[in-house]
Amino acid sequence: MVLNLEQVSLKKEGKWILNQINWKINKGEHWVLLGLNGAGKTALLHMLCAYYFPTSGKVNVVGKQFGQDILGEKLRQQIGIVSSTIKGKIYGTDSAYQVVLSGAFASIGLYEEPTDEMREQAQQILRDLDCFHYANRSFRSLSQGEQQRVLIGRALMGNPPLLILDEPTNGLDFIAKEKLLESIERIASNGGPTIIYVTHHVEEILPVFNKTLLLREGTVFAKGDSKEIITSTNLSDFFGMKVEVNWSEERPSLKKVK
Ligand SMILES: Nc1ncnc2c1ncn2[C@@H]1O[C@H](COP(=O)(O)OP(=O)(O)OP(=O)(O)O)[C@@H](O)[C@H]1O
Repeated sequence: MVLNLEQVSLKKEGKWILNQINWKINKGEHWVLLGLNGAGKTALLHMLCAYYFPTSGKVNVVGKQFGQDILGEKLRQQIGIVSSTIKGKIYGTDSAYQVVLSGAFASIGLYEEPTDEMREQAQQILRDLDCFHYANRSFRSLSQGEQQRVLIGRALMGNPPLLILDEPTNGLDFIAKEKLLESIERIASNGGPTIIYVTHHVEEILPVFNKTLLLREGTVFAKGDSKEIITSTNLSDFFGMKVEVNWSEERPSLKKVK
């Protein structure tokens, strides 16, 4: 099991942000975590990375039970994460190659001498993600789409069993977005890590994301097979607005109806 949350609740400043969350992720599954602004997605991710501890309930991530096994740094080395918070911390003067390499230490910047093996892996990842031709350019000189690829590369160093992509297509134009989604699909279908893909865009649910969890106001509204969850009836209830879902070529699209 990659993840197991049992009756997990989280209270912050007197307010329940997450409520009685049950969520199991098995190896080989790829999940979309879908929720509107303020649903609790970020809080949930913070918890998976052991930045937050549950007020009640049990959290087990990549075989580590919170409160029992070693936590924090050690756990985070086993989770690849791409988020705007991490992006904001990267040193803009570091090259794409250095940023990817730093993932081996789960650090921002390189403070330790990478092994030859790490260097080889970083180069291979850069090739796989079509980033090799800008490997020596500074991170800050890259386009948004290129930066996201480099961050995914960084997250893949060390072969983590779990990869969390938190709204990775933010700020990307249509083409850059679709190309990034193609790469993500490749990572997911080539026996890569289990992926949790966080978004508020239904259109980004790729065929490889066979499972979806709908999070609303800190609670699980629905979860299960994406095809069964992403329906007009379910999403109309979920959004509190009448919408129509159309599945075409294994991908859903959404529109508001009267
Ligand atoms: N440390 C905190 N203290 C108090 N309230 C918090 C804290 N962190 C989050 N919240 C509140 O919990 C709710 C969920 O926030 P969260 O950032 O997890 O939502 P989200 O689903 O990630 O939203 P978005 O899509 O806008 O990023 C919000 O109402 C937020 O204001």
